[in-house]
Amino acid sequence: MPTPRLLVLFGSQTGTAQDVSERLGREARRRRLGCLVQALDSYPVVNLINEPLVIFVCATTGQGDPPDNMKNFWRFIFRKNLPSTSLCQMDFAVLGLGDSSYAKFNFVAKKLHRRLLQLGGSALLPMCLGDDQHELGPDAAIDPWLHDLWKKVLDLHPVPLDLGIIPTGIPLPSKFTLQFLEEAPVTHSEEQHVARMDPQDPPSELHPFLAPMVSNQRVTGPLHFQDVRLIEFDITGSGLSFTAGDVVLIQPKNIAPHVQQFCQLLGLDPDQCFTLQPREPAGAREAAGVQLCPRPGGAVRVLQPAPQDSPGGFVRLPTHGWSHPPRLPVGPRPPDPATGLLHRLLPAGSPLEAADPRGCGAVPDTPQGAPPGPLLLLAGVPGPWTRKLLVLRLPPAGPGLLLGARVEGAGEEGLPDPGHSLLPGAGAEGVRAAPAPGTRAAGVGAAGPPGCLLLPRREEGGLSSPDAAAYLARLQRTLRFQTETWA
Ligand SMILES: Cc1cc2nc3c(=O)[nH]c(=O)nc-3n(C[C@H](O)[C@H](O)[C@H](O)COP(=O)(O)O)c2cc1C
Repeated sequence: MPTPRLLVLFGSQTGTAQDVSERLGREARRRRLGCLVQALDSYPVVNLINEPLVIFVCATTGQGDPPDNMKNFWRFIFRKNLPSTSLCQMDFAVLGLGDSSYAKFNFVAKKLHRRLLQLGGSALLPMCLGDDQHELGPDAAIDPWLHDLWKKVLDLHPVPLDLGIIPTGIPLPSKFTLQFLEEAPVTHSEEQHVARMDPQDPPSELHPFLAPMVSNQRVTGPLHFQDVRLIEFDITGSGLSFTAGDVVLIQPKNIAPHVQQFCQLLGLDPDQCFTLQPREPAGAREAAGVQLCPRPGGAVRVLQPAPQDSPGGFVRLPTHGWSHPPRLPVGPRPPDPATGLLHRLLPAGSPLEAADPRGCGAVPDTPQGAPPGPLLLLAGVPGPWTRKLLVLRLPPAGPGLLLGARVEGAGEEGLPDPGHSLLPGAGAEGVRAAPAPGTRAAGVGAAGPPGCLLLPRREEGGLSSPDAAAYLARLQRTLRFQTETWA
């Protein structure tokens, strides 16, 4: 067993930090270092005090927020009562992933680096700040940093001379052991398995609900390059319920012709059973659910809709079509009928999405947690749903402000006026509505990532830059400014 153990802990919202961490794991194995790669919240944080060598790979999400899979760790590590010597045995390095067009560039990595130093950890090298904005992407910073990192690590923990580094091009030892079984183990078919379920049990990963597909419809225009689909499943009798913002986990399965082709290519017998065991505990997640043979039937396995998005596996529920509760619609927001394009800035399930006039027609009172009152809307491409929200949500005389990257024509279709102002973001030529007199407009920023979308500007609000930044921070603190965006 190689020594010492290098621990790579990641916080990742959309998978990039996880990919980088897995790359670190592979590179460590080439250097004969034992390595464990884990999400920060899956690691028992109290054990950190015994770790000699830890690389933290952390993305920043939201407006300078930690990704969901490191939120518990984040709360723990910033506890005030942690002694300043807690991590004095630890050598560490922090690799951040971020985007310099956001106001809080790589905020999580920077804050974590400072905190680890406060707790007595020794930094092996300055932190790495990966930047999406670099023309070569985050790798421009990561590649040279990794080069320095391995040098430092190997100076501290040299590879035994007789072993040497495994050169690139030579495959690494497999992470799994594969064993063919003489006889097929006794298992229940999927249908029998589901039939044995207590009908009171909510669907789960072990007891999924088999939902027949009732429609599969292309929602992008016929000439559009993306084939985006709205798929409906019949969930009658499942006991499932869902609401705006929920996501659903669907277990897809291989289709028979693909399985046959795969078996032919690899010379496998599709009826032969085998076990696949991870060699190291970290591989356990990847081993789960390996299954070669297709199963009969046209149903998908639908699990309980989950309240949180998580990398991989989950699909957001669109909000349109909710007038038919036993049907579970899975897909994107409806595309703009004129262009066939999907609106990308605001995700399905956002409060604005619920305002889709073709949907159930109900509009949430306010964005999540916000007190009632004036509302500021940001929309990359305002569409009918945004307009509907404006019409239904805004008080007749209250100030409201819609900012968008492209808002030409957004003043049409009966927006309540006066008192509701439409202001352009960058690229919004030809905007028709001007701010109504007396509207307290925060100002307009450049269109782009949400952080820079709404930095109140001197030109619009008469504020100095620090005052404008403080104004925005105050809006966020009091939940008066919330964003839900897709990159
Ligand atoms: C919704 C959203 C919010 C983001 N917020 C920030 C931010 O505040 N600061 C920053 O430096 N990068 C921000 N980013 C950029 C991400 O940190 C960057 O794309 C990173 O590579 C994502 O890593 P992940 O896939 O592991 O989550 C944001 C990205 C998205 C999609």
